Amino acid sequence: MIRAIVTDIEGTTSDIRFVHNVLFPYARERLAGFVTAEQYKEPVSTILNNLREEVAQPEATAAELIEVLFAFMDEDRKSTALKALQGIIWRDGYVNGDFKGHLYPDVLPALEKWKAQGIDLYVYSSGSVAAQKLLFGYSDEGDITHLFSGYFDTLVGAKRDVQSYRNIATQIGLPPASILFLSDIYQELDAAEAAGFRTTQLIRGDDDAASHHHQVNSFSNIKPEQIPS
Ligand SMILES: CSCCC(=O)C(=O)COP(=O)(O)O
Ligand SMILES: [Mg+2]
Repeated sequence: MIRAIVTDIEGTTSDIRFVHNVLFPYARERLAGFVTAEQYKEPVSTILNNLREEVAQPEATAAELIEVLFAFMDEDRKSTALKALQGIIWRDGYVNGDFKGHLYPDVLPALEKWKAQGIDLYVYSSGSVAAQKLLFGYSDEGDITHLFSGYFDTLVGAKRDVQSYRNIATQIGLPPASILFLSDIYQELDAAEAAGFRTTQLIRGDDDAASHHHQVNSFSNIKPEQIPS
């Protein structure tokens, strides 16, 4: 029996184009100015020290780190430091009403239904937990954060790493076989499956022929009560 559902965001609950065409450019335009102005203040000072550690450049200046961050953005590197900075910058965009967190229309009804069935809902994204709460707190459908029992980001590990899912199961406190992971990326689903999770792949565009996971094109086609554990 499925007792918890963990969902990815980009390409799963939300359009990849919202992340890549709205969120990422918003942070990119502001990142250099923000880091320069905030480099000696918390939390940016600690984030920059974490980044120095991540790139093994303990003496790197803020200007050098900004170059690193631009390279990371170019390659969509899921760096914890970059994700933390993006999350802080996005707050202004949400609060000022520059954009709302995109949700596919099938997402909220399904989340509400599953919650009413007694299934606990969680989020796992490379975006920081703060960024996840913003997206769901300022979503197209209003603040839906009350539906979620917890959030996971790269602090539990990378999304293609099996150990990340073991960590999530431990933190949720349920056997992996009772947890369903939803994602659009089959490599993430492979890792979750290797940890013992049940998996379903969201196909919001073209089919994914390389995947062996159960595929659906809408949250309305996911029936957790029909998944045997
Ligand atoms: C919290 S929304 C922004 C998501 C993000 O920054 C990102 O890199 C998407 O990563 P995901 O693991 O959700 O594919
Ligand atoms: Mg995704």
